[in-house]
Amino acid sequence: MSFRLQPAPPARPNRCQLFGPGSRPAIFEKMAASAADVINLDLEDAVAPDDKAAARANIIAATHEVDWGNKLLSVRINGLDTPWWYRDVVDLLEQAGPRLDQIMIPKVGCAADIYAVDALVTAIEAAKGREKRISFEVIIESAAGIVNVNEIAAASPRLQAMSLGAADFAASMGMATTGIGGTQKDYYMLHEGARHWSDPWHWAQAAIVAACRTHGVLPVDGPFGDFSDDEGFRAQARRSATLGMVGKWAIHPKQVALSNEVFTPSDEAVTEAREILEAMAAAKARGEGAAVYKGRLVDIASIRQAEVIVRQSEMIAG
Ligand SMILES: CC(C)(COP(=O)(O)OP(=O)(O)OC[C@H]1O[C@@H](n2cnc3c(N)ncnc32)[C@H](O)[C@@H]1OP(=O)(O)O)[C@@H](O)C(=O)NCCC(=O)NCCSC(=O)C[C@H](O)C(=O)O
Ligand SMILES: [Mg+2]
Repeated sequence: MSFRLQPAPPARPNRCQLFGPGSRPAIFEKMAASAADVINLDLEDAVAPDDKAAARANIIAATHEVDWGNKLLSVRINGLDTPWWYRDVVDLLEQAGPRLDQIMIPKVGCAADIYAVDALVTAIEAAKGREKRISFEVIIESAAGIVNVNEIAAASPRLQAMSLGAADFAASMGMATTGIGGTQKDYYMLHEGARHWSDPWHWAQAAIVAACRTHGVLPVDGPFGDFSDDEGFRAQARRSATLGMVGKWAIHPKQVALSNEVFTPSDEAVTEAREILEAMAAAKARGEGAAVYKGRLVDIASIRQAEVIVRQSEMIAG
């Protein structure tokens, strides 16, 4: 390890973030009753311009009236290039109940975007005597966001999570697709006449994971648009989990169970991780730094890999 230690991310489950428009209060109770770890009430792109004020009022009321249980309650504000974002922050911080946990800032392009929101939130928290410090999550969904992802991940101690927003990211990058996440039919290699599909989201996800892990932030995969395609969702989520992401958004309630399934370590994976830790403890007792487990090498790095899985499963179990 470098002399610069890697900070631990917040120790909370973040397997699924369920989204719902703030302009549709009829679904708030259903969202609260879901199995998602995080609830994202939206003021941004799922809400039409004429409905912004009503959506704000609905969300503020829901922070007082809905029983959100032990879920993390987050509200996505409008982007800093719009006329709505400051009013989102002012009204939420002045009027929302103490149940509000987090603000999601979309389309961040640089650390200064977070600095601006932090300054406003900090002033209102002090003026209003809010006891709970609001945390932030951000969406990387532009060319500037991915170029500046490292400075964004380091921008504020309030920052807890960072998501990839595949739809706006694709638009900002000029990608030739209208698909939101998942396999893109034209992104393939040709070998001896056979097509082998590749993953156009991979490099951006890897950059997000690296920035998040460097600064102790939770990396999260964003939306998968085709909610009729369960296997497509699973495949996307499994790739994200393999890369180090801790969870994924659900843009329809049926995606919650899929996301929880993928981002909860299986019993088999936890058993194997514990067995690796036992094998390494036995190797250490013999004065050795490596061992053979099921015919393959495990060493001191394997302890750290196995601990990731065990820690994740213990945190989810509570
Ligand atoms: C996608 C939806 C518009 C679908 O809604 P609906 O047509 O009502 O779906 P169903 O009829 O299949 O609903 C079945 C039951 O589930 C309830 N329901 C629907 N949606 C939700 C929800 N989000 N949470 C909880 N419950 C929900 C219905 O009321 C039905 O209940 P019942 O009648 O009792 O059986 C809708 O799901 C929706 O609005 N989803 C969220 C959309 C959203 O927030 N989008 C923003 C995030 S994605 C994004 O912004 C892109 C990103 O930024 C990027 O750039 O990549
Ligand atoms: Mg977006």
